[in-house]
This record gives sequence, C-alpha cells and structure tokens, in this order.
Amino acid sequence: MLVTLEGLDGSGKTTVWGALQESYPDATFTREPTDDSWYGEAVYRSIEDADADPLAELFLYTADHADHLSRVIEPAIGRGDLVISDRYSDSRFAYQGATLAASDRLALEDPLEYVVDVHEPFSIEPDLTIYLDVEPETGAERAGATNKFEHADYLAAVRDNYERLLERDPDRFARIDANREPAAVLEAVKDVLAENVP
Ligand SMILES: Nc1ncnc2c1ncn2[C@@H]1O[C@H](COP(=O)(O)OP(=O)(O)OP(=O)(O)O)[C@@H](O)[C@H]1O
Ligand SMILES: Cc1cn([C@H]2C[C@H](O)[C@@H](COP(=O)(O)O)O2)c(=O)[nH]c1=O
Repeated sequence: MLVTLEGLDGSGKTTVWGALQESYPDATFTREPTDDSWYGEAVYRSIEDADADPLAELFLYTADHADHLSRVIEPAIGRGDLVISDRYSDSRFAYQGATLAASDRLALEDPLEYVVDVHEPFSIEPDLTIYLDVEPETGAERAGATNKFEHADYLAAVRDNYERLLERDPDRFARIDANREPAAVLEAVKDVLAENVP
C-alpha cells in the first residue's frame, strides 16, 4: 500500500513522517525529492537557483520521481510493504503547476493538468494521501522562507492547486488541519492510518 504525505512547506510533513517511523517500524519510509541519488541532488541544485527554467525544473523533479519509482517504490510494493512517502507526485502537480502558471515559458491552458498528463503513462497513484492543510503564511513562517518556494504568495497558489486535487479525487485524500500543535496533528494522522491501513 502506498501512502503519501502532502502539504505546503512548513505544514509539518517531515515531522509527522519522522514520528510515524516508531509506529510502523516495518514500513518503507521514503521521500521526494530523494536524498540518496544524483537525480535528487540535481533537484536540490535547482531549488537553490532562483532563475531555474520552470520547464527544466519540472522535468528534473519528474526524472527524480521516475528513478524513485523504479528503485524504491515499486520494489517495496512488490515485497508487500507499506510505503510512506514524504511528498510524491501531488507535490509536482501543485508546485510545478503553480510555477508554470506564473511563467510565460509555455502558453498552457491548464498547467496543473499538463503536469498530471506528464505523469500519467508511468507513475503509480497513491492509495491514500494525507494532506496537511496549513495557512500559507503559517507554512512560510515555519519553513523560514529559506528557498524560492517558501513565500506566502507562492504557497497560496500551491494551496489552490492542492484544493483542486482534493476536489478531483476526494476518496484518495484525507485532509488534516495542520494549523494545530504538532501532537494534535500527529494524533489525527495516526487515526487516519489506523482506519485505512490493513
Ligand atoms: N504543527 C506544528 N506546529 C508548529 N510548528 C510545527 C508543526 N509541525 C512542524 N513544525 C515545525 O515547523 C518546521 C517545519 O516542519 P517540517 O519540516 O516538518 O515541515 P514540512 O512540511 O516537512 O516542510 P518542508 O516541506 O519545507 O520540508 C519545523 O521547525 C517543525 O519543528
Ligand atoms: C517533491 C517536490 C517538491 N517541491 C518543492 C517543495 C519544497 O519547497 C522543496 C523541497 O521539498 P522539501 O519537502 O522541503 O524537502 O521542493 C516541488 O516544487 N515539487 C515537487 O515535486
């Protein structure tokens, strides 16, 4: 079973993901961007480059995802593992959807749908996506505004895209109010997992 954690920068995904490792010691815990491949390294270089080409950046993230799928996710699912990923394809749909919408790089009618279509032929849809919903200002403040994505205006556009994704796929997503204190957020996530993980 593939479970993904999604949300804005500073929503608390990594905090929750770390805490869940105690509750699910046999699960495969993984993340995007990956932190153990040269594809992931290339993505982190792009994140640090304020002038990165938005289309090139989309395909760097997507290359990292393709490698992540074949190297980590598919083998783990093949073994029957529970897989819990800190960010996955919805991050691309929401973030690169917003970046492409703000750029004149491509005249796309619907950038989010374009990014979804790029993934369609090869990616695997999660069974469950836990969306940590936080106000963009709170997310930016918690994240420390250290990179080009961690700004409230941009995160507001990303949040609008997440809302679209929840609307088009309500059965896959569980929304958690992540404006609350960490213990309350973790408790709510554990409840969702207890209801959904066999
Ligand atoms: N519910 C919470 N309330 C207040 N602070 C929180 C909460 N959850 C996490 N934090 C703090 O906010 C900061 C960002 O948390 P975390 O790295 O877990 O977020 P994230 O969603 O993984 O962010 P990013 O996507 O930028 O990596 C950390 O300092 C963390 O301790
Ligand atoms: C997977 C993915 C991530 N991003 C953005 C979101 C963050 O600002 C950075 C790094 O992620 P982290 O969780 O803070 O380590 O990258 C993105 O724009 N698109 C993606 O697909």
